[in-house]
Amino acid sequence: MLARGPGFSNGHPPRPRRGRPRGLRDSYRGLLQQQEPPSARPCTEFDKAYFHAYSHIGVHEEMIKDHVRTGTYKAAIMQYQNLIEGKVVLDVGCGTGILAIFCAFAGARRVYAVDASEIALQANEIVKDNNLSDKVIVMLGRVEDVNIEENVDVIISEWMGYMLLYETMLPSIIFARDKWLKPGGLILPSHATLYMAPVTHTARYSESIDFWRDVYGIKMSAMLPLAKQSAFEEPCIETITGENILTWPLVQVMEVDCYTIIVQELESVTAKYRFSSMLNAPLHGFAFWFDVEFNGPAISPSNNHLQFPSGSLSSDQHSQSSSQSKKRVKSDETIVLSTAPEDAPTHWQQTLLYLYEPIELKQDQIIEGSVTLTQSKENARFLNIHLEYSSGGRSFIKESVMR
Ligand SMILES: C[S@@+](CC[C@H](N)C(=O)[O-])C[C@H]1O[C@@H](n2cnc3c(N)ncnc32)[C@H](O)[C@@H]1O
Repeated sequence: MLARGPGFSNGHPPRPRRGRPRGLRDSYRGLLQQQEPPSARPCTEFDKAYFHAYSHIGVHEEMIKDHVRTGTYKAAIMQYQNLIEGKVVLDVGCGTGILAIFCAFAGARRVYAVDASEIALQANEIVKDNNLSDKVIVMLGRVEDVNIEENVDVIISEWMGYMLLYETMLPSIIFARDKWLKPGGLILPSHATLYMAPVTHTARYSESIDFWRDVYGIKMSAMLPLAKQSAFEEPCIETITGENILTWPLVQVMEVDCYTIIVQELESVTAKYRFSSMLNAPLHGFAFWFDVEFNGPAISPSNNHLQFPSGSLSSDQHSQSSSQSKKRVKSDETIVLSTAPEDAPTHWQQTLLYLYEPIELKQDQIIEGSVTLTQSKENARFLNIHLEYSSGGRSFIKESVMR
């Protein structure tokens, strides 16, 4: 079970459909024309608790020991060594400093390693112990609040939470991009996709629910409502396999282009889905997972010039960049960090939303509905999940909060 730190009720720190709604793009144009500096959300008591959770060793140990995660970042840094060597890098949320140090090893001239958690104190010691103090500058503070004296060529960050958006760290990367990234700069990772699939998982359901039907020969079905609530009210972080998936292809709930995304796009994300079951099997819930890609800034095919990240574009350039990012084709060289059930396991595992009552599906039966993810008003680090699903003429809604 993943524990990225204490301080939250489940013991973990709180870790648009394709294309951008027209209204948002228009309002962003307005922002670009005004050339206003990005504004930061105030630091709340919840944020302080969140940063405090990251001062504990356990969460960093778990992340660093996740070789899929850490090894993929290291490989991506080496792949882009030509864009890092001699350049200035900003590591947003440096933790122990591991990614900042990889960048220094790759030849960065200077790395600003920023973290609002007191883990930055250890990062500073680690930098000294590795004789990198002349290159890596550790800063204790929110990236929204620290003062970096120069613009940067590269932003690197490990910001992904469960279900991609949990923890709400991506707005801090957007802030840093708009404030400090030079035109044509590199963002690692550059793209992310959140996926969704219907799952069948009889063993898991039985373990939590059917157990109560016969306990040492005693009928305890009266416990069932409590058992369902306790087991399935909140999203579960678990590992499933490809065999649990009821249908392929998957639905892409959301695609993120870190070069162009704006904060407003993250406030509420809705995706509609329509699956056809491949099997006769009970539908127990839905699984979510993500992957991130490490792509360089897009090359414009017309003039072979680097395209600028959104924070530094004129409105025309920006719309050109957005449409091209939609046509992005994954090359064989693209490094991908995947948290999919069929890939090597990571500490993110998969996020499962179980239904209180399974639905018996026949092969080819349609399951359709929508999922909406919104930042919680109670605590911006939490994620509200509104799930609608219909099958066989019956419709349901499930509301849950990832705390
Ligand atoms: C998932 S950890 C990654 C740590 C490290 N980069 C690594 O890969 O091992 C995210 C870190 O970002 C920090 N963080 C989150 N939001 C931040 C912000 N706005 N400003 C500074 N640090 C932040 C957290 O305190 C935490 O240490």
